[in-house]
Formats: sequence, structure tokens, C-alpha cells
Amino acid sequence: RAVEMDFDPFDEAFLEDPYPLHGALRDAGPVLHIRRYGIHACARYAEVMEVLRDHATYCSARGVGLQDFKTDPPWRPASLLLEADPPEHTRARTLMNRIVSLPALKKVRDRWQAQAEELADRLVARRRFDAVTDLAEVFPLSVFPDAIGIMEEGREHMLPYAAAVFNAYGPRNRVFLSSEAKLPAANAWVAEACKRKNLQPGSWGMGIFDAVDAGEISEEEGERLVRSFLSAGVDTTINSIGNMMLAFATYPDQWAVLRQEGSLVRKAFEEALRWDSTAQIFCRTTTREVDLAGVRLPEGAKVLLFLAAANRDPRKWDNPDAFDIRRHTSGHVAFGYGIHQCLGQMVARQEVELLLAALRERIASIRMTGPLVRRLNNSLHAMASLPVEIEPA
Ligand SMILES: O=C(O)c1ccc(C2CC2)cc1
Repeated sequence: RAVEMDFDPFDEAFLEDPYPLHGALRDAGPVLHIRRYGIHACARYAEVMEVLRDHATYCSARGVGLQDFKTDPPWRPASLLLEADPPEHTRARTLMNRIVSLPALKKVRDRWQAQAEELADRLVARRRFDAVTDLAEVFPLSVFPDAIGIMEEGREHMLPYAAAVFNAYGPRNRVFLSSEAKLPAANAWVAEACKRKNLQPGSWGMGIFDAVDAGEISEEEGERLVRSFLSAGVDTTINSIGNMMLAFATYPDQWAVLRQEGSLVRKAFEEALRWDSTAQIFCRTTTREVDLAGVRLPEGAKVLLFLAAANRDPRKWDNPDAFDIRRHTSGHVAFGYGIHQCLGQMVARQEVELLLAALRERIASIRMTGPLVRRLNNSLHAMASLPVEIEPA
């Protein structure tokens, strides 16, 4: 009883602007069958949540993209976090939660705040800048690799590597192949950068090796966990900042609301994540035959979750397509949900809130001065350019 769809979720027009098509996906039914890839899919909030909640029935160890690792080996050793299930996942997650703890975040907060304010001063002085290349790509890359303890040399490989990671959740289409060219060099650099000898003492990355020395995990697993930081913590925050700036440029009245109420900084970020989720999709694989919204799924079925469509489901949200920073956003699935919910969500919040607070103090209004340029990716909603002009406060 799944609704047959000839729709391609990795078509370039859809990747460019998915939102006009999400409504049809949600309305077609609670469970879809996407013929082209032989997978099932959910675009409504209720079913996306049902799948995310039940990690035993809808597992991650067989991959969270189109590939089923049971039959189709991953391009790189599977993540101990994203592509693992309990009990292995629990061990890695418990360890990493100790690393990105609130005390660890507190320790870097003043330094990040100073860097956010320094960048905001520079951009406001220019009045015209690119909110992607001069802002979104600059701030995370100036604070996050340092917190992880990554070597300075070769950091230009981080973005190409992350682009390949997120493209790999989709098919080997033109978008995927476009990021493959830079992958061998980026892959080699990442392998090197994650080694203990190349990490700063006292950094989050080096903290992982305390667990190695305590015999909790192997040296290679330690390196792979550092790799998780580089895979998940860069392109995501960069594009969440870019998408947030697009939201404010599209809804200038919301910037005025933020100017009036500084306490709305945190809610503004959450609403930006709901309105335009950086990570648009993820898949799960059924571990048994299961009934999902009246549709019988066999064991080994891939289920694609349209997180971004769930975040705009009118069955869950009032006026879902509007960017409204006063909205109560709890329950959005931009960071996922359940045991795999984003490990770095507090890191992302600290980065973005410090940056947004610094911009809010200095900028009276923002407007776009030209068209945005998308950077297509199979699973991320990303931009390559967002030209803006600001009025200083
Ligand atoms: O552990 C990893 O390598 C990893 C890669 C990508 C993500 C996506 C969700 C942001 C998460 C983890």
C-alpha cells in the first residue's frame, strides 16, 4: 500500500529548491515507494519521528544513505557513531559525550566570542560582503578545527572531504562525481590529521586518545572518532549559518524582531534549522518485517526520511513555510531525534549563537544584493554564495 513515486529525490532541480515539492511528497501518503532506487520514504513528521525513535527496527549500521552496507561495502570504514547501532554505538557515544561536554564548551566560549566579534567588526566595516564565503565559511573554520586540535597545514581539504561525505549518502550522480575528484587528496589528509601525533595536546581530538590509553577503544577507533568530528562538524555548521542568513535576508522583518529582543538569538537559530534544515535527508534500514502506517515493509528495506519536509509539515506546524523566530520550535528534526540525535548540537548552538549575537549588535538591517548561488549536494542544503549589504546599527 506504499504510494509508487517516479520522483527522484537526488534530481538537481529538487536539490536546488526542494521545498515546493515537499508538499506533494507529504500529501501523497505516509509511506512512499521510490521506484528509481527501490526504496521507501517518509516525508510527514509523524512517520519520520516513528522511524527515528525505533532504532532497533530501523537501524543505522547498514548505512544511513542509499547504500546497504550488508551488500555494498562503504567507501570508508563505517562511522562508529552515525553508522553503528547499540551496543557498539552506545560505547562510542558515551565516550564522545564526555569530550563535547558543557564544561569543555565553556572553556572555549570566551575565545569563540572574541573571534565572532572580531569577524563581525570586519564585515560591518565593509557593509557589502558574501554571507557564505566571508561569514558562514569563515567562522566555523576559525574556531572548530582549533577546538578539535587539528593541524593548520592542509585544512583546505576539510570542505571537499565533508562534501564527499554528504554526497555519499546519495547515488553516484553528477553531484556525487563532482566531489569525487578532490576526494583522494582530502581522504589522505584526513587520515593523517586524525592521528594522535598530529593533534594538539589538551584538545577535544586528543581527549579521545585518553580513552584509547585507558583501553576503552583501539588507536584506529580513536582516529575514526576524530574523523567524525571532521565529517560532521564543519559543513553542517557552515551551511546552517548560511541558511540562517538567507532566512533573515528573505524575512527582514525577523531581523527587526531580533534587534528588539536579544533573548531570541537561540530561538532564531532553531527556527532557521527548522525552516531550512542543513541535513535534508537520512536513511534507515529495517531489521525485521514491520508495519509502518499500514504499509508492510520487508526486512532489509531502506527507508529515506525527508527531515526537511517533516520540519515543514502542516500536520505538525502552523504556517510552516514562514520563518518566525518567535515560533516554538521544540520537536524539529534538523538535528535528528533519539539515540543518534546530533552529538554536536550544543557545539553548533554555541558557535552560531555567539556569531548571531555579535552580528545582531552591529547590524540594523540586511538585504541581498544579488542572487544566491547553490552548492548542490545529495544530502545537504548548501550555498556557494549569498551577496548581502548591511546597514550598520
Ligand atoms: O561520524 C561521522 O562520520 C558522521 C558523518 C556525518 C554526520 C552527519 C549528521 C551530520 C554525522 C556523523
